[in-house]
Amino acid sequence: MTAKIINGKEIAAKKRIEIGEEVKQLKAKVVIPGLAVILVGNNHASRTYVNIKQKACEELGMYSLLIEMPEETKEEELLAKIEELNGDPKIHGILVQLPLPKHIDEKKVIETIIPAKDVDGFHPINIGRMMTGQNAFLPCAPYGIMVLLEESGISVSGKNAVVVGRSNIVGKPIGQLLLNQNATVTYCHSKTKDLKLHTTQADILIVDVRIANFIKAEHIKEGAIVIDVGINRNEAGKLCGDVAFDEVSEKAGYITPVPKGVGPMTITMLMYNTLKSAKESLR
Ligand SMILES: Nc1nc2c(c(=O)[nH]1)N[C@@H](CN(C=O)c1ccc(C(=O)N[C@@H](CCC(=O)O)C(=O)O)cc1)CN2
Repeated sequence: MTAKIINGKEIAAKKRIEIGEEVKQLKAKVVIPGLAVILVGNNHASRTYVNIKQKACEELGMYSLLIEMPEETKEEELLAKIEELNGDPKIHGILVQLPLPKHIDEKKVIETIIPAKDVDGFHPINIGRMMTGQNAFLPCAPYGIMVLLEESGISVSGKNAVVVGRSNIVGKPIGQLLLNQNATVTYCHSKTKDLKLHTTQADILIVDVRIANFIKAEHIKEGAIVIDVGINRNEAGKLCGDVAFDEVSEKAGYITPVPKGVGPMTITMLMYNTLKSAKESLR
């Protein structure tokens, strides 16, 4: 079997046209969706992602504000900036790019963003609402994965979904979103005793471990749907995922590539969440 490629870039482009149309309609009501992105320090990858976010805002006609703070920024300075943005009516979404420098408490930072502007969906209030199936901002990468599955005509209900990785921003929430749609979910992580025992049972396998080529053909079931969230560089410095794409795509039913898989959908769902926040500000 050769897997169908789930093209995240194409699906993201389709979704962005829909978002762009809604932005135009909102502008007719004199509301321009506004996103503030805070970048602390000099992480090279973070700067790339922030630039992609700004470009996406521009393309969709949204207002974007980039706040750059030096590596040595004090935690209270960052919290004060967030408080200021919480009260700024031009800003509908606030995002602090992660990871943060070690001396800053990530949890405190996330909890300082008001839930109504938490377009990353990381605030405990939004996570609690997601878990209980209420209206919430959903974390962008997991939300993007759910849209990729839906747009590929894949029904989740009743399927065995295995999540490898348990980060707060991808692993834990994607398991919850799959459960919300009636999948049977198993979480695997660094202490899982026999990884292959679990992954070979997966109808849907989600991988976010940040180790290049970690999942091989022997880890998957014939025809499985494989979603690769990892972003790594291989020995040649080329961007690659956590899944050994060439061998796994010979056995899987569907697979996402890296790049052009989950990444573009992460940005698209951020735009969607910012639009949602702007719409909700009219209520
Ligand atoms: N506050 C947040 N911080 C981080 C998040 C997040 O959702 N919110 N997620 C990741 C990084 N991330 C978004 O910030 C992100 C990573 C990758 C991509 C992407 O489009 N990747 C491209 C390749 C880009 C490249 O050339 O490197 C792809 O996969 O095609 C988008 C967003 C950690 N931090």
